[in-house]
Amino acid sequence: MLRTRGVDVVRDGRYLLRGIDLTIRPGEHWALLGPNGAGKSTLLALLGAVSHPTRGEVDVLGRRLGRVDVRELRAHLGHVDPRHPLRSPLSVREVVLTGHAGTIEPDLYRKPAPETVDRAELLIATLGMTALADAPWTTLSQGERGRALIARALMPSPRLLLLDEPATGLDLTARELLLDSLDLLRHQHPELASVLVTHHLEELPESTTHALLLRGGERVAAGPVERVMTTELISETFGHPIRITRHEGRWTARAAARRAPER
Ligand SMILES: Nc1ncnc2c1ncn2[C@@H]1O[C@H](COP(=O)(O)OP(=O)(O)OP(=O)(O)O)[C@@H](O)[C@H]1O
Repeated sequence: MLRTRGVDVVRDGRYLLRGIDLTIRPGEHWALLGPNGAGKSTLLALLGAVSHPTRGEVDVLGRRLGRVDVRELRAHLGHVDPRHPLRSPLSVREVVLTGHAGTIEPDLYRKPAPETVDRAELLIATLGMTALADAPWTTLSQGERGRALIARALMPSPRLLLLDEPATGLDLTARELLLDSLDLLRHQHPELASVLVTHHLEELPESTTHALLLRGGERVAAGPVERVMTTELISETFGHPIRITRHEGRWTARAAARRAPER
């Protein structure tokens, strides 16, 4: 699905990413973790064919960036950006339908085909949004928008779903609904691969299979969660002693207890 080899991104003489090697296969669900400024969004922009590396190779769905029409490639990717720049008062259904052509605004001159509308309804239901299908976007809560944007990103049946901090700003219930929807989606589409960026381990769905830890633009570790989501590696990534626990498939992170001062 995705392969990067020796990827550097340099802007204004500064390395934002350095020597990144990563391979993502169908059915894998990656967490991209790291502190502020680690390079997570920079890497996600490469994986989503939104920008190019300064050096190294990026293959997205088997196509080498720099040699393909990125607009054509993007049509096969589902990209969920919580800063979706919608300005007009569309309904949830209309927003989800714009995912078919990957535009922000609907095509006023072309009515969507009945099967496209059916698919939108199905995805709206999968994300638990049927009761709000006619609600105007402007009145939705952030959590409802998040779920609608995932439905939108799934319209073109992407093989790869990229999620940039989808749970940021959500209250507890909204976050749990979102994570449940992601678990369900991954269960229903076993070939789908995904990459989810977050700072918070509590925001990782149970179905997460792999993690890439980034610090200062460099890879601290990458691989299956059992090997990578450890107290030691997460502490190294965030530059602070953090204790990781996993309970019923979900993770929590706490600063390691300070030692009582010796008397
Ligand atoms: N176009 C650019 N030119 C120069 N520096 C940039 C550019 N874009 C991002 N940066 C810098 O690159 C670093 C990595 O940014 P990036 O947004 O990828 O980090 P991040 O891990 O997503 O951070 P956050 O968790 O804060 O969202 C930051 O220090 C940022 O200021």
